Amino acid sequence: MDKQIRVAVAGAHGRMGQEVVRMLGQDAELVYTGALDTRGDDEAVRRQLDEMRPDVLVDFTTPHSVYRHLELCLNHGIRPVVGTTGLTPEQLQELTARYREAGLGGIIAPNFAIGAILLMKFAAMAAKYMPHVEIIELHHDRKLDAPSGTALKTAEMIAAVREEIKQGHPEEAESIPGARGAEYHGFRIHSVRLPGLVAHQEVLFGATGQTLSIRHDSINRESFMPGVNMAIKAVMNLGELIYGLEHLID
Ligand SMILES: NC(=O)C1=CN([C@@H]2O[C@H](COP(=O)(O)OP(=O)(O)OC[C@H]3O[C@@H](n4cnc5c(N)ncnc54)[C@H](OP(=O)(O)O)[C@@H]3O)[C@@H](O)[C@H]2O)C=CC1
Ligand SMILES: O=C(O)C1=N[C@H](C(=O)O)C[C@H](O)C1
Repeated sequence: MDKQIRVAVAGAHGRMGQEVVRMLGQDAELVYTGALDTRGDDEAVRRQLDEMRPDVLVDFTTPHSVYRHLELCLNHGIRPVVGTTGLTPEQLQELTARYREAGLGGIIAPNFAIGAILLMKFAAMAAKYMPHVEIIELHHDRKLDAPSGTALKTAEMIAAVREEIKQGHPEEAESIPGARGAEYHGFRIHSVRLPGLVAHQEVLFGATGQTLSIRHDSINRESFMPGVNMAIKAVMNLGELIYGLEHLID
């Protein structure tokens, strides 16, 4: 076997982190070096990294800590595999430039489930022909960010190919603010939060006399693990930071 890949996990005790640690234990090519917690001072963080010497940091934490973790990776030459959502487009752009300059590989993917990647691609295909579209994303009620990272990425991919029109009646009015959801480049994104849900998304298209619905459901968090595993191995051979698992699949 080639050299094993040493992997630290930030957020190792969270819902996703626990699943990642389990997955690492099942792959002989990967070594779990331990949990990284950056809530201490800089010296405590440096000590953890010195002990673990990770090649890769998998991050499933919070929108508040992920930017710092990506800077930490850059400063220590560690390749990030980030699932945490909530980075702004400006942060993504800035980090991408800095990683490119450093020649360091990494991936930020708002969704690691292959079915969700396919949903995004199918939605972008359909939006070219059916520009009237709404996105409904549905998640568990412990989720911090809205809309979901997946919905935002889907919206970006749709907006890149869709004729920019403002949907709905030109005189429509909300009697309760927010009733029509969030507006993104003329179309709407709706976020549902309920206990019992995991991660789900439906993209609805409408045209004269017809509708098209494309839906993906993650019914458990194991659904994300083949994508995380693939990303850990792929970043070892990348020289830049990429945004979206689709770039590894094509
Ligand atoms: N890309 C993808 O495919 C997926 C992405 N996600 C995203 O992943 C993120 C995590 O989701 P989920 O696992 O459900 O969330 P959880 O709240 O279950 O887990 C987050 C974990 O991060 C820990 N944490 C917070 N701050 C730090 C820090 N500075 N250093 C180390 N650990 C920290 C928390 O610790 P404590 O509990 O002690 O506060 C917690 O254990 C979210 O942004 C979510 O949107 C989720 C699923 C799939
Ligand atoms: O918080 C979650 O659970 C999820 N977050 C990601 C997102 O914001 O899109 C991915 C998946 O939907 C689960």
